[in-house]
Amino acid sequence: MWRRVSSLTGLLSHSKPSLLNQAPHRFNLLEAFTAQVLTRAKDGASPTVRTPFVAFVLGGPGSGKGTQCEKIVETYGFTHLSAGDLLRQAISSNYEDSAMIFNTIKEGKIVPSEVTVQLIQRAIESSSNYKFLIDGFPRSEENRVAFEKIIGAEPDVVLFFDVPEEEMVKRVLGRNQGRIDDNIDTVKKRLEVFAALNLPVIKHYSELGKVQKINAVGTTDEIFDRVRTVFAAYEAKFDDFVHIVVQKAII
Ligand SMILES: Nc1ncnc2c1ncn2[C@@H]1O[C@H](COP(=O)(O)OP(=O)(O)O)[C@@H](O)[C@H]1O
Ligand SMILES: O=c1ccn([C@@H]2O[C@H](COP(=O)(O)OP(=O)(O)O)[C@@H](O)[C@H]2O)c(=O)[nH]1
Ligand SMILES: [Mg+2]
Repeated sequence: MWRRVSSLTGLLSHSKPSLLNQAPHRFNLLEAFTAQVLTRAKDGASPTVRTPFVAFVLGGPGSGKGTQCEKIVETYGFTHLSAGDLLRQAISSNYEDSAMIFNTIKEGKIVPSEVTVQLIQRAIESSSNYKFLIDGFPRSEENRVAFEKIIGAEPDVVLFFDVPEEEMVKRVLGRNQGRIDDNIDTVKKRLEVFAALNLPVIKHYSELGKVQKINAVGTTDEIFDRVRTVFAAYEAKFDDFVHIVVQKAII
């Protein structure tokens, strides 16, 4: 569960006014969510708030993250936020850091956290959904810490698509989407970066019991069947509500 939900509960019940003094971006996100998801039952019962559900989707380049995310969206109604897609859109929309992002992707390196987290944050804030797949992020411990600090949330689950390197290389070189990083030299660098910087993130969340490792070799449908099996244990949480206690002011 997102920490910011419990923060939100505190905020609405006026029990933790100091929250207002915390990171302004976190408060902005709370405010955005409150406006969108706070509902009052018709019978006058206490208001409820949707509990946001976040899945990080990790795996090496070409492990099938994007492919499986499309299927998860169709079946479970998640909003898919691919960090790589957000960065590529930023390049093509002449975002202020376009050149830096372009060169970093071309080199197979990782874009500074503040840039990527800001793009993810904006995408979350502009969505009316409360179920998010964050694909290809966090790619490093620095990314992870920045996300948790700025967004004020941890993921509910981390899907890790596990594929041998040779298979990942084959898939990336066959992807044919005209990407600047889908060539053998950059793929080798991306695999090194994945092992050095992304695996520690997976290790961190494994220690918290949040990682679901999925054998991602096989047909797309076979792999999606494995995803379904994993999601069966989480489905009840996808549409969680939290009841908010709003205290009456004492005059
Ligand atoms: N299970 C699979 N078997 C073979 N090829 C796959 C499989 N899943 C995806 N692909 C293909 O491999 C390439 C990389 O998949 P993609 O979903 O873009 O991976 P990622 O987002 O992890 O880089 C794409 O061309 C995709 O069509
Ligand atoms: O959080 C992220 C996600 C992606 N990238 C960059 O974008 C590239 C492509 O990422 P994407 O997730 O699209 O690649 P995939 O793993 O899906 O092939 C990566 O190699 C990185 O250079 C990044 O810097 N930070
Ligand atoms: Mg992808």
